[in-house]
Amino acid sequence: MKKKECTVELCNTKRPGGPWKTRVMDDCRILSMVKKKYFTTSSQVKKTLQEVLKQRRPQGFPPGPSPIPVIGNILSLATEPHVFMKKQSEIHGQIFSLDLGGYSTVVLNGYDAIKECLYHQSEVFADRPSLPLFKKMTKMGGLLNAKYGRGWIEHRKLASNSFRYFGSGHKLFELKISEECMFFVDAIDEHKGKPFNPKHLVTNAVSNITNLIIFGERFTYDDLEFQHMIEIFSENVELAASCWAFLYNAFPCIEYLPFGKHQKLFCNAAKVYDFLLQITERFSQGRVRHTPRHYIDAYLDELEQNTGDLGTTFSKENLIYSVGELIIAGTETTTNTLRWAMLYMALYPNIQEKVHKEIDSVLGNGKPPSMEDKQRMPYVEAVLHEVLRFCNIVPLGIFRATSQDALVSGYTIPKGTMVITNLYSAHFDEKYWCDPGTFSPQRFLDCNGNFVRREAFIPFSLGRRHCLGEQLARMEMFLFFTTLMQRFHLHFPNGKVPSLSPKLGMTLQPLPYSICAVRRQQ
Ligand code: HEM
Repeated sequence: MKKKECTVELCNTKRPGGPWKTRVMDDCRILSMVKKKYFTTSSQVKKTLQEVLKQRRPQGFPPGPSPIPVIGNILSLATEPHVFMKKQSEIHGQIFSLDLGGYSTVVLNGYDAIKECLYHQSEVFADRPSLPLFKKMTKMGGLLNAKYGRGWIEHRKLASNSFRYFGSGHKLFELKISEECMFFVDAIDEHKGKPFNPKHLVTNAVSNITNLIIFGERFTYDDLEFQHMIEIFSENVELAASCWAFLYNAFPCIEYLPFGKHQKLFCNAAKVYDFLLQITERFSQGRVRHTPRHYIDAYLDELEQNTGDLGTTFSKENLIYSVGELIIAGTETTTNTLRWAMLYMALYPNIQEKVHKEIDSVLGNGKPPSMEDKQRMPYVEAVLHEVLRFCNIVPLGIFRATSQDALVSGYTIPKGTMVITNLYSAHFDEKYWCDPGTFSPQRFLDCNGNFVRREAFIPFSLGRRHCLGEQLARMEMFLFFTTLMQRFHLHFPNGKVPSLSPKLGMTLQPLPYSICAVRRQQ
């Protein structure tokens, strides 16, 4: 008998006075249907039933689009998953679910739903999912991927203290960023107004700020080894959101397939790990106990102080994982924001002109910008905020999980469920933004030109696991962008506008583009 594909009938029925709920046919009916129609042997039936049952939504779970047997909704995420999810929320509601190859996943859409979960039930939504990919990459240790518990608390506290102590908590650190800004604009000047792709320069300059905190030193722009590490690490940020990554999570046995993008991901990760191990050892040389020079020293102090404590999560391995996470989280995001900002300045010369006017009026005779000037530059602030809103650097945040059973808007979400926060949907939420599809810095200004905060602006996410580097990122973006715009006029070569479509991954970055940076007369 010829086998046919087996499909599960999932019906959405509207409950009186309540939200959409999913009714799943009971197991016996599925069993007899599968048996009668498709299969002859009982082992085949059992296997299929297991797969079918794996795709069942738990009782009281939010509804969502029907999954394909076995792979669920994975294929729907192949192109612009954040846009797909926003569209699905218009059908199934702000809180809906997807089946990612057997992982029942809840997707939060719109500012209200995200705030309800991440802010009002901060602790409940503070975990990370135990996905095979994360387990393989960092064994759920480090900081960014750490499970919610002692490991996360210890690493987050140490990183926050180090950021304050070696970074944004110091006036001296601001001077170091300004110094890097000068290296950056001087390197741009070398192109003498001719077209160039700013990606590598921006990446090097931005990563150097995190490097100062982690290693106490910057790397020169011609350090090819460091550049290569960042390049393959950044490639992994892209690959981690590919269908291959989702397939690996659903079927970890594909690890043994000799092809597939997940192989590239593993290979890159191994190279990055080796490199970080090597430089971490190099930068820990000459360490004096209790006199930390940077994050690595501070970590090693903690590690030593906790020897003997069997429950401690400080370890040499977690040091490498956390160093890698801080480098990539700090580099990929701020770099992409600045690359989008440059692109939009060249795209909208009228906005660029206003930026130039404000910078000139506040900084007068070419004085380098400082954080004190920020308050007097509402237009620059509005532009950077609009870039973050419109370009959605981390469109789906970093996947969360429930740390305990949750009850939200009448739905029951069991402990350990993967949760995706569609930050893009909050930034394009019509309830909070007028004409969200238009790039308009004006929306962050009142009628007197003063900067106004917008509640639904959440590029750094919300709650307990919100971005650790927000303050540092804001400082970097302001100083790099203002220094750059103070010195240059940006335009596209021959006025040819590049594609505005993003390159997809965990972060959204512009496709490679060329730009001319012409020195301004001041
Ligand atoms: C424009 C720049 C940035 C954006 C848009 C951004 C955005 C985000 C987002 C959306 C998250 C996920 C939070 C969640 O789980 O809901 C996150 C987490 C994180 N970010 Fe950032 N980020 C930026 C810059 C930085 C910088 C400069 C650093 C540090 C050098 C950093 C370090 C981290 C870390 C360590 C986490 C994980 C926090 C945790 O799990 O407790 N980020 N960021």
